Amino acid sequence: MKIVVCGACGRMGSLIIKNVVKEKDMELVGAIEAPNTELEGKDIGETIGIGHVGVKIRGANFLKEVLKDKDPDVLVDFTTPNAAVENIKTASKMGVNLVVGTTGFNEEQMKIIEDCVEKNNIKAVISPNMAVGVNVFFKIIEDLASLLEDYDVEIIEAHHRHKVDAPSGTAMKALEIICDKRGKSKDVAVYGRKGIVGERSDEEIGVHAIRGGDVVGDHTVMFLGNGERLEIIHRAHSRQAFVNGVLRAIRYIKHAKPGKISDMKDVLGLR
Ligand SMILES: NC(=O)C1=CN([C@@H]2O[C@H](COP(=O)(O)OP(=O)(O)OC[C@H]3O[C@@H](n4cnc5c(N)ncnc54)[C@H](O)[C@@H]3O)[C@@H](O)[C@H]2O)C=CC1
Ligand SMILES: O=C(O)C1=N[C@H](C(=O)O)C[C@H](O)C1
Repeated sequence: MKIVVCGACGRMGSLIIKNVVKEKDMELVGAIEAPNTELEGKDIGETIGIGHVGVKIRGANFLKEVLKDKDPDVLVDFTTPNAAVENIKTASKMGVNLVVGTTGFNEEQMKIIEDCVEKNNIKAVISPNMAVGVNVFFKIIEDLASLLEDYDVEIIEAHHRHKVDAPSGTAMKALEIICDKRGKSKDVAVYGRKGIVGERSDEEIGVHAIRGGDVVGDHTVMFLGNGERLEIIHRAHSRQAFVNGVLRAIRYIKHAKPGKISDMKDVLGLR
């Protein structure tokens, strides 16, 4: 499978590339960075410390040319919401399938992405967290949301000091899963608390973001009742947990339904 990686020099993109070049059934054919990058034309392998791989870094301003020239099977995007939307528009128009892990999309951006996938009838796996454990965690909290239906829910996430979006895409997905299961709108979320906020309502779900150091990614969902609480915690020790999921998503793409966004539940057979 021929793969183009967007966000090639980032924390995730560079680790994905280090893995892809070792996989026998995968070939790295493109390494895309920010438009007009100073790294234009440099070998991606030399830049990320794995030696020459024969693929030049290109700015996203050349994405169309790279896709035309290399005709990849999948474009993998781990960038920023604005960058990802532009990369997705370009790739989908050219019929290139997608694996997207970028987080922080607003509703309008998600709608644009859904339209791109549908109108161009491409295959896409999009998930805020590719780790297998997190996707099992999603299944468990969905069950607990109804098993402990009258328990208060609070969501806490912790990430490294460089993360730019908050709360994490995973925390927002956890909120969505619990609200859907309980038949509530996501507007019940309370993002942090400060001042005389009054007693907690039954409805609200607190969502809290911690940032610091090199935390790879921790997520906790608490179900709090009278006299007890149940906490479900996932801790990523290494970004390799996410990359293992990315490799599975790339291999799943040929089985994905065209014109519709698939997620890691589909990839992992958790539906
Ligand atoms: N779904 C998942 O499992 C995971 C998702 N993420 C998400 O992935 C995204 C990236 O995270 P990191 O790698 O930590 O960030 P990062 O900041 O280390 O990497 C992003 C890279 O994208 C590049 N970039 C910017 N504009 C671009 C463009 N138009 N085209 C191509 N490249 C461009 C930047 O120069 C940078 O190298 C974030 O949204 C993060 O939340 C992170 C880890 C796991
Ligand atoms: O930015 C990160 O690092 C991560 N982002 C994802 C998110 O926002 O949920 C997934 C993971 O927790 C790491």
